[in-house]
Amino acid sequence: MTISIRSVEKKFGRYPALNKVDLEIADGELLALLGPSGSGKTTLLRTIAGLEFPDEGQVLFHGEDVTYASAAARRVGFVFQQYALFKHMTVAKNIAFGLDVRKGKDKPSKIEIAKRVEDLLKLVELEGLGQRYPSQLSGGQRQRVALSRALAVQPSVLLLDEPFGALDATVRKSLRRELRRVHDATGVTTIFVTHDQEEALELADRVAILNRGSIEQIGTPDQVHDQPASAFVCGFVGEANSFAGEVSSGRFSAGALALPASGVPDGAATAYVRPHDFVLDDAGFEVRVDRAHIQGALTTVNATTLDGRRIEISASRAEAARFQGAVRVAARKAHVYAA
Ligand SMILES: Nc1ncnc2c1ncn2[C@@H]1O[C@H](COP(=O)(O)OP(=O)(O)OP(=O)(O)O)[C@@H](O)[C@H]1O
Repeated sequence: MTISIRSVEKKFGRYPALNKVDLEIADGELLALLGPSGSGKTTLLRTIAGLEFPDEGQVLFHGEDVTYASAAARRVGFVFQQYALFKHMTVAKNIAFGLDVRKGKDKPSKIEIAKRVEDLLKLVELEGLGQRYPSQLSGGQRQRVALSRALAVQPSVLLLDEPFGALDATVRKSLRRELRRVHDATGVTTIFVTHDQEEALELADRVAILNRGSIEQIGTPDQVHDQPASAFVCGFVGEANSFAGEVSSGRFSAGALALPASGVPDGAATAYVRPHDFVLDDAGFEVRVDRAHIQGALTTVNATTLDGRRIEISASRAEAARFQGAVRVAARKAHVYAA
């Protein structure tokens, strides 16, 4: 199912929650809507679902205008952060719910429903747990049931709103991979909301970054991380050291830090340097190493420039051993934006 969002605007009172949003989602794509709290992610997801209707603009499913169609007519599957399972129903009944409530010839036979439930339990690796009640499951297992229930009706599109938000970090990670696997197995167009950049970058084919009701950039995880389209995206996606300084004739400077900044107009500007883009370089500027600590395979080095700016550098363990006392570093890559 392809989805087109065209110039969608939505206000709550006078507050614009969505500002002329345009978005094309390809059939079978897994798209993340990423942004800070209040940026409009949930409103956009609910507009795609048919749970919210725009003031202006259009929503098309496979070229057909569904802007004012109900959620049921759009056949969307929805998974919320809070497990919205029916407590008094078994896992199997929960999963079967959307099929059980169908009427007449649309309703599959009991045998077909049971088969579908079994297949879905297998898909989310919960085989054998169909007769349990939600209270007898862990949080992660409940979200897998919620995912199966959303998939049971063979939705045209699967929408997830912070589906792993209430879970601890380890369970979140494993469920992320699970969602990717389930997506690849079913091929259903999937859109999920998150404010966790690591989650978006790991899981999605493309990431749309929202800020104050507008999409600042949409691209693959590599694109939004390596070629951020704005200062906001650069600061929001991935770690970055920021330096307030000046651009003059295509050169940025902030204290001892000097960088090429072609195309950036003269005047106040901000430069962003990723921690792994600072490297030891005799031609660079001097910093004093304050502290180094291990983070997995990498070491994070905290250092201070001679004019008192604190910077963070990320290096391999072997490289990090050379960060002792006073060293010279240079930025091998930077992003500079007019302030
Ligand atoms: N029903 C509503 N009535 C009034 N204002 C609303 C309503 N729903 C959302 N808003 C406002 O619209 C803006 C966008 O909200 P939205 O929930 O879409 O953001 P979000 O990016 O999903 O945030 P979060 O990550 O905190 O859930 C916010 O300022 C919010 O307060």
